[in-house]
Amino acid sequence: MTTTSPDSKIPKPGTSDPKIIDGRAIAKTLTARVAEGVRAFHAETGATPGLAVVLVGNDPASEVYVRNKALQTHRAGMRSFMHMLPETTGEAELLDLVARLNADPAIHGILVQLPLPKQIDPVRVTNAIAPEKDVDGLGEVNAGRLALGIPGIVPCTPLGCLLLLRSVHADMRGKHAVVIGASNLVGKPMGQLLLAENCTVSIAHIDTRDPKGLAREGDILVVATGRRALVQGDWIRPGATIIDVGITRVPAADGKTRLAGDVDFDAAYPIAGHITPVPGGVGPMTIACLLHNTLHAAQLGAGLDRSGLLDDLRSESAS
Ligand SMILES: Nc1nc(=O)c2c([nH]1)NC[C@@H]1CN(c3ccc(C(=O)N[C@@H](CCC(=O)O)C(=O)O)cc3)C=[N+]21
Repeated sequence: MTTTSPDSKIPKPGTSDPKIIDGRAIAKTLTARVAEGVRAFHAETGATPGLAVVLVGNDPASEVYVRNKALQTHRAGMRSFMHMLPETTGEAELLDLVARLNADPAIHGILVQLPLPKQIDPVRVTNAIAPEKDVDGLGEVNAGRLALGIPGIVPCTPLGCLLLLRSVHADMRGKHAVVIGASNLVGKPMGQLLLAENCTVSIAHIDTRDPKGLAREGDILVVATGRRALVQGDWIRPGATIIDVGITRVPAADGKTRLAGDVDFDAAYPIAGHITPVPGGVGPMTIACLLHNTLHAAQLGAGLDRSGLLDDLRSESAS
C-alpha cells in the first residue's frame, strides 16, 4: 500500500485542514520567537549564538538535513559552523574536534549527526560533548535530568513532538500514550516527556508481541521505527492523535525520491482525530527545537537567568 498516491483525496499540509497537525506552520512560529530571542541576546551580551554541526561520512540524506539546519540557523540570526569529516574518520579524531568545540567560546551548541560510522562509538562521542553545549540532549547528564524531571536540554525531535501534541491537547493527563520505537534519540525521551504530562505511557520495541493491538490502545500514538507504512488504519484507535516520526526516502514516479513516514497516511487519516504529515510534520519541528535549544544554551552560558526550557515553551504554547 502506498503512503500517499498522486491522486490522493487527502488534503495536503498547508491547506489548513484541522485534522492535520501543520508542523511547518508551528515550526515557523517557534523559529520567529527564537529569532526574536537571538536579537535580544545580542542586544544584552553583544554575542551571537553559534551552533556547530558535525557530519561524519557522506550519506546524501544526512547532508540534506545538515544543510537545512545550517540554512535555518542563519535565518534565525545565529552563526553556523559546519564540520564535514570523511567516512574513515577515527574516534580519536572526532573526540579531538569535540574537545576543541567544547573550548570554543563562539560555540554554544554542538550537534554530532547520528548515525556515526561503525568505527566510532556514538555513546562515547555524545558524552564527550559538554552538557551545557549538548543541544541534542543525548548525553548522560541531560538524559538523566530529563528522567529525573530536572531542567536540562531536551532532545529536539521528542520536544518537537510534544509541542505538536500540545497544539491539539490542552491537557494530556490520564491519556494512554503509546510510543513505538524505543531509541535513545526518540522513543525513550518521548516517553519521559509524556510521563511528565501525566500520560500513562507504553514504550514498545518494534518486535513487541502484538504491535497493532498495543497501538490501538493509544489515545496518543507516536511512531518512530523507520519502517515505512508500518501503521495501517486498523492500528489506530478512532479519534487518536498520531505523531509520525519516521522519515524514509522512497523512489517517486518521476525518477526522483520523496519522503515517507512510518504511518500509511491515507489509511490512517479517516480514523485518526489528528495526524502529522511527512514531510511537513515532525521534521521542521526538530530543526526549530534545535535552534531553540541553541539559544537556550547561549543564554545559560551567559549567565542569563532563564526558566527551564519546557516551562518556557509551556507558557509560550499556552499564550
Ligand atoms: N544527532 C542527531 N540529531 C538529530 O536530530 C538527527 C540526527 N542526529 N540524525 C538524523 C536525524 C534526522 N533529522 C531530521 C531533521 C529534520 C528533518 C526535516 O527537516 N525534514 C523535512 C523535510 C526535509 C527534506 O525535504 O529534505 C520534513 O520532514 O518536512 C528531517 C530529519 C534529525 N536527525
